[in-house]
Amino acid sequence: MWKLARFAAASLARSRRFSTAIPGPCMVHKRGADILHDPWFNKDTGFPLTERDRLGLRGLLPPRVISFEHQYERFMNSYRSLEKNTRGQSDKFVSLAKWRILNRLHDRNETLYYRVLIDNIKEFAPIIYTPTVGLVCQNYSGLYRRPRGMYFSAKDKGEMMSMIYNWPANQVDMIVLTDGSRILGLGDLGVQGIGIPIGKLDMYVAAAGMNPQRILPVMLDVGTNNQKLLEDPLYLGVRQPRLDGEEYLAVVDEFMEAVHARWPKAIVQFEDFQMKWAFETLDRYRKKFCMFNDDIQGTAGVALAGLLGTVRAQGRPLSDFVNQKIVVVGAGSAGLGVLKMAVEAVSRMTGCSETAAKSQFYLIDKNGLVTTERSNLDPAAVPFAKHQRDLEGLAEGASIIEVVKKIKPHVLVGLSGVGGIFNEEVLKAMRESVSTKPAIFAMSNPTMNAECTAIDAFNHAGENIVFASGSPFENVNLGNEKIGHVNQANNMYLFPGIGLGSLLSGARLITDGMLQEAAECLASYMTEEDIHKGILYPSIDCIRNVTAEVGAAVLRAAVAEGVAEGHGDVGSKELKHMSKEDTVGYVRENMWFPEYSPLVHEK
Ligand SMILES: NC(=O)C1=CN([C@@H]2O[C@H](COP(=O)(O)OP(=O)(O)OC[C@H]3O[C@@H](n4cnc5c(N)ncnc54)[C@H](O)[C@@H]3O)[C@@H](O)[C@H]2O)C=CC1
Ligand SMILES: CC(=O)C(=O)O
Ligand SMILES: [Mg+2]
Repeated sequence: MWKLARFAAASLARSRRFSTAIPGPCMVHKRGADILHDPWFNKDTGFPLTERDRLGLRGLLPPRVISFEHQYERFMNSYRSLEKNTRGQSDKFVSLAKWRILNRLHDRNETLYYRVLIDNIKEFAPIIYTPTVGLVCQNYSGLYRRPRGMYFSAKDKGEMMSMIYNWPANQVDMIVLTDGSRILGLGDLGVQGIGIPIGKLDMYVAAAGMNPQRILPVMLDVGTNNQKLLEDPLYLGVRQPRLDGEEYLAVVDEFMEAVHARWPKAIVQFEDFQMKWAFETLDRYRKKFCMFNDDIQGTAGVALAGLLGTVRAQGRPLSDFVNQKIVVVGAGSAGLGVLKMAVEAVSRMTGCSETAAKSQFYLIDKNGLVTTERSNLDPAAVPFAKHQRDLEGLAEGASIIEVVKKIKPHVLVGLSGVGGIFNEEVLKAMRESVSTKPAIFAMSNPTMNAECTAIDAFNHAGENIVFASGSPFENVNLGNEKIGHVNQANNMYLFPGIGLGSLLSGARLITDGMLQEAAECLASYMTEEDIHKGILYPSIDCIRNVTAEVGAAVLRAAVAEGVAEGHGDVGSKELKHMSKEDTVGYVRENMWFPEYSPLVHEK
């Protein structure tokens, strides 16, 4: 039975940076040097002498025992020295050097790695996640030293059911899966895309307290259409063009069946699949497995929370969302996911049909404004194509600048993957917006693919805008002690809570209702005071709190929708009887926190 008192005590201990409470023991099936080479159990010089005796480590380490606090300090000192020593070098060089030092710690001592990550999440997220993770993926074959996660390739057809048992952990809760076909805005990076599931799962541990022993990054290597990679002698993936059609689906089907056979309750997050497979696989598996597509569904929730925030920032009631004119640039998995969720929200608010709710939205892709005149339109974009009668004089294929000048939108959202397309002319045109506080969301990643920079947005579109980007930018100094706030509109605010809430509810499936509750929870997180300053999302420093709230909202929605089957000792009936506060407490209590546990050897 879940106990509030236990949670309160645990959270109090955690609020102190280094708790004195002794964590429960951890069973280990290894001895001696094998433990030192296993980053999960390794404590480096931190093994107490009694443990060194018990585990056959005596003599394998320098004699002095160093405390966790000192190990932590030592790492941070090395990190600060690296910062000092690389001053003046190119951004790329510095970012990769920082990633390397963190990655080496990750490979050596996971407890210390996750502790420094959690404590310094604002500083380290841009290294283990966007933007540096993009650079890492681009250079992955050269950077590769040790394997992490699992690789299933086109050549493993028929073998996956047995391969899945090669993974050493008995239990897996969370899998992030990619086929490397659309890595951030960087295109097809083949097997090198594995950096994304690794980075996303690091965020799961840091933000959601997922147990790192129970996570699994997976690469489905079905080939690549990136000619440069195919010709690169260092390239580590299968050197063949991507599988397509039924052949492709057969590989994904086999993988999903294998996962389900070994870990029936594992949640699978699909990440950075090219659009056609993103939609197809979501449709194919969402009624059968506990899975979601982060780029379609996670992004949509974060964007919707931001869009609702911009209504509040204008000093208008939320119900005014139904009158906001919104232009979305990018008709891919992310842009269409955002439109779908936003249209559903308008339809819910007004009680009108989704067809009527679409009138305020405009969709632009690489061929310009998307209208019903377009031939060969992707089926997923068809519902958002503008009818002739609603075009207000705009033509099929109208450019971004033509649309912005004509529509004068409240919000301009970029999910195109094209750096700089919100150019000076487009940003200046946003000054004519019908909104008192126009919003510009340059959501594409990594930084060089953002539709505009924060500085350009404030310089050209005016100081009263609300600005958000997918990768972090510094706040902008507007002079006269005024600050242009930069928000990070990134699905990292939701996917950890979606995963954790689904896990702790024991959800069979991830429903639209669960995703909607996640978005609404994030939308209501900010105070009016912050929102009026243009701050739409919480600081990443409090990401664990955000995730606890979002996770609880997802859990409660899973219960309400009848898909919660319970988790561990907590059955669905107990979940049902938890109050809102109890649910948040239950979620918090189940967040893993890195500290050294006494190791007990078991044969
Ligand atoms: N901030 C966040 O949380 C997230 C950001 N993204 C970013 O969104 C971007 C797009 O992702 P997906 O939709 O999955 O990609 P996608 O490849 O499925 O779609 C890209 C879309 O942009 C359009 N496009 C390309 N060039 C254009 C141009 N010059 N003008 C207008 N439209 C153009 C394409 O026609 C296509 O519709 C990526 O950079 C990705 O990193 C994706 C998910 C989450
Ligand atoms: C953030 C993310 O999921 C993307 O850029 O694809
Ligand atoms: Mg993604």
